Amino acid sequence: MAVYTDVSENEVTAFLADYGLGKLLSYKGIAEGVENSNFLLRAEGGTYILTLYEKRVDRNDLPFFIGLMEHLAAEGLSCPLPVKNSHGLALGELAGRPAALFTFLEGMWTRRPTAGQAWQVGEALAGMHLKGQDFALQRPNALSVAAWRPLYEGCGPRTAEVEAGLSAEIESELAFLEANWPSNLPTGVIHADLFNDNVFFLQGELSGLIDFYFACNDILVYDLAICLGAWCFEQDGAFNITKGRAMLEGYNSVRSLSVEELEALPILCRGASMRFMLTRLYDWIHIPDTSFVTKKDPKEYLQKSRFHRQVRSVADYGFTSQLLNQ
Ligand SMILES: Nc1ncnc2c1ncn2[C@@H]1O[C@H](COP(=O)(O)OP(=O)(O)O)[C@@H](O)[C@H]1O
Ligand SMILES: N[C@@H](CCOP(=O)(O)O)C(=O)O
Repeated sequence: MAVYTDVSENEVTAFLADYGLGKLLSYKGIAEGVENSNFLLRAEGGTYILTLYEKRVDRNDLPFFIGLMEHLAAEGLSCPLPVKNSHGLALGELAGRPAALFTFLEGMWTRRPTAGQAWQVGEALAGMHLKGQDFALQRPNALSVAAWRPLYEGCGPRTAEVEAGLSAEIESELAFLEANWPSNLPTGVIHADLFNDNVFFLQGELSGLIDFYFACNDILVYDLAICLGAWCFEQDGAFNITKGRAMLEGYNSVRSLSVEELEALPILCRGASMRFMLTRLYDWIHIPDTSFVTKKDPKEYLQKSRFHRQVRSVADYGFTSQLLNQ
């Protein structure tokens, strides 16, 4: 669950007084999410999400995240809009934490997406990339290739507890990724964590994107690689080529993929697998079992990494050459 900080009714009432949204009617902790404390807040003026930023989010990054959501919403992307208080500020303080109020997004996330939903995710991701083009602030990706080795070293000898031989496998893959990571592909603002729990659907139609707290500037198709990993594998670990094709087509329908971007997809997918395997491995080792945070399985991304390592071309992701002629 993700309510790390308890807040009292008095504290929330005092915070809300600055917003001109009338009286507080109710507030309730939201169990989902892992990074921050989130509350569903009802006031006379409407229903909102109250977020308290916890220690894993760097305060210096908050203007980027909040500014990005304001920018994307103004460009027409369906995402939470930060609400400004009577001083014109979206960021305040509550219970000693930076805190902000966001518009409530209708919809639900799906555990078992269809190919049609994978298409919509590709389409929405490309839309976000185009809408992010004019965003003025910059935030380098703190979890890109240069960060992986230190993260791995921080896991230490307990890595072997996850699987025998895992350290050698990671070291060999890291060496490959560090030596071959592309440096000439188009960059821009990426979401960097567009997993199933961060995309809402209403009656099968994508209704919005949430959780921009890993957003940063990086290779645009790296974001697509993250989504192929998060959306196109089945529960048994098999890659679903129909969903892969749908996602690539959905993306390409909004932002045309170049030959260079398509050719780079296999290594970008390997990199995305390494990134999520390592952050999960780090948490697996460092977060105590007694903690109420649900730890995610690093092995899921080890299996995905192994799949991507035997991919020979983008055809294995469902790519067809017609994509280039659209
Ligand atoms: N604007 C929003 N509208 C509706 N629900 C939201 C909104 N923002 C967050 N939530 C709910 O809160 C949960 C956790 O939010 P998320 O941003 O993913 O947290 P974290 O950053 O801690 O992972 C989401 O799964 C969703 O249920
Ligand atoms: N998507 C990451 C973990 C981050 O979780 P979120 O709740 O902030 O989306 C993973 O699956 O490892």
